[in-house]
Amino acid sequence: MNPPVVVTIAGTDSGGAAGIAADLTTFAALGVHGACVVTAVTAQDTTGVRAVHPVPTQMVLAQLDAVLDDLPVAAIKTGMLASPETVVCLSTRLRGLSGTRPRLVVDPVLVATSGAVLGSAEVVAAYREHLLPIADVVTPNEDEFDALGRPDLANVLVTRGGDIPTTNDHGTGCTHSSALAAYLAHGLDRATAAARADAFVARQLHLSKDWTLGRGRGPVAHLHPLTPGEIA
Ligand SMILES: Nc1ncnc2c1ncn2[C@@H]1O[C@H](COP(=O)(O)OP(=O)(O)OP(=O)(O)O)[C@@H](O)[C@H]1O
Ligand SMILES: Cc1ncc(CO)c(N)n1
Repeated sequence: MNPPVVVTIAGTDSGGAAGIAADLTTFAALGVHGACVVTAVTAQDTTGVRAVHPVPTQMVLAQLDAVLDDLPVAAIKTGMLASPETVVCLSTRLRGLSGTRPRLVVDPVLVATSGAVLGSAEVVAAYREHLLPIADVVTPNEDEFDALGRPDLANVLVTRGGDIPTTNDHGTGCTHSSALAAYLAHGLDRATAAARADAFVARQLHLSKDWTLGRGRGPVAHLHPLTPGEIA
């Protein structure tokens, strides 16, 4: 039987903790096929973001079209979108999809765990006007919720850390929103998918809590796949 297909539209993290690396490994762990649309390349490690190189919007759309024209996409997750043009054009493309629309999880990556600002005021405005209204679930952390102007929308699920004592939490937001998209692609309803995503992130944080990788906030563990019986 085919696995569900989930696409991440996000940036790379050279340190392998957040962004595309977190998304694809989470998809693999949760039994969905992951496709990826790269929006930006970041030079980043556990201590912070050194440089961001956005991918031109036309190239972002070309990647997305290649995936959507060929694969039966069940869910899409967006992460770092890097430019207001990308947010607007992506929203227009997704709004125009015919047939059964993939479930859409929007993780509005605006502030990294290190505190680095990953989205400008123009990006924030584009999210508010174009992308938030078409999302099934939006997963800002507290800082991003503030940056977005604390929108009073039913699809907004504010994420708030948790009680596992660890400094190895770089990539938790990406892992959480990817797990949510994977569970929605498996057919779970939003509340169940959100609860399973919380449990999955907690499991991964337990696995990495004693790691000493890097000089800053270390990576949350990736992979350690769940068995089919554990997934859904
Ligand atoms: N210390 C923790 N213990 C348990 N669960 C946690 C912890 N930290 C994060 N989580 C889980 O991960 C989810 C996302 O966490 P958080 O809101 O801190 O991400 P974030 O700030 O967007 O992360 P990042 O910017 O590193 O990607 C939370 O909703 C929660 O389920
Ligand atoms: C590429 C990328 N996406 C998302 C985050 C948020 O943690 C990050 N630090 N880097």
